[in-house]
Amino acid sequence: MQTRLVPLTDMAVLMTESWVDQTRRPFITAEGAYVPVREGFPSTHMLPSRRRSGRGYQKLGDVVIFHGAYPTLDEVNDVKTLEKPRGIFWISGHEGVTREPHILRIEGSGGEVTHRESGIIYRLDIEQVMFSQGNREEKTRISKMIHPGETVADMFAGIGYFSLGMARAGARVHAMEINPVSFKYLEQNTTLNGLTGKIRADNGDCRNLLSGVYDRIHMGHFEAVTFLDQALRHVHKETILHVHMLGDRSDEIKNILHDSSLDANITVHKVKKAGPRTWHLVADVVIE
Ligand SMILES: C[S@@+](CC[C@H](N)C(=O)[O-])C[C@H]1O[C@@H](n2cnc3c(N)ncnc32)[C@H](O)[C@@H]1O
Repeated sequence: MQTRLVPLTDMAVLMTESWVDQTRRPFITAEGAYVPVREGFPSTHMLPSRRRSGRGYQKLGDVVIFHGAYPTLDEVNDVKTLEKPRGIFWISGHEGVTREPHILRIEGSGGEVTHRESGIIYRLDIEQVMFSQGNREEKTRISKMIHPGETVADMFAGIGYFSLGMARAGARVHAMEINPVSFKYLEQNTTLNGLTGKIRADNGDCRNLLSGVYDRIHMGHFEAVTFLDQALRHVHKETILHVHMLGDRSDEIKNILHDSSLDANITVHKVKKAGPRTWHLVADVVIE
């Protein structure tokens, strides 16, 4: 992989540069960050591409997490050689309204990690809150849509997965999160990324916290459709809603818009595979 070695302090600014290959992860070391370079742009260092034994895994800070089937001993040893992690875990799924991880420690230690992605710092306790590994491109897509100064409601903010990127892109974000543990990290991450003036964080049920009218409403929850009628009370003409869903529920969205006497233009985008024959999708709903 061709990279450029840059000081860690430059990361936040760099990640929007055209030469950065957003589809690959920077390799962080004490001497700096090896940032992946897109084809056709000059680089300073070549790094060996990660050898994968065919088994994917998630790296959060200095901890490795396996999803799906429990890993074999070879897969654990492979990851130990490659990543030298502080801890190795297995997540078999996420549960309930707050999507808490079903997590098992394979070896080493877990707890709080500091994870860097696209120039944003995320603090979280990997044993208590989720971190969706496949939303990276969707976060970039949404952040690139932001008009500086626009008002955004992030109804299921978590630890700031989308709120931080939207605020860094210039939005004024009202972030709502029901889980007090995720909310603690949402507040911490807002401060860590220097975004306290841009994010207002509220702990509670988003249906009770939505207030006024927003230019954009982000609904990052697989059951977002069931909250849509409440969100539609806080829109104006041209408000954009991003309604996440498992599989295409556009017909339900159209019915709810009709019941709210609203018209909208709907386009559906793929976010990531969420299982065999199941896609995590997002509907961009632009109020007309
Ligand atoms: C699946 S996570 C998604 C987080 C983030 N939007 C993303 O896409 O990565 C959903 C988050 O919504 C929170 N949540 C669930 N119901 C909620 C509600 N009624 N009001 C506010 N937050 C809620 C959960 O605690 C969890 O942190």
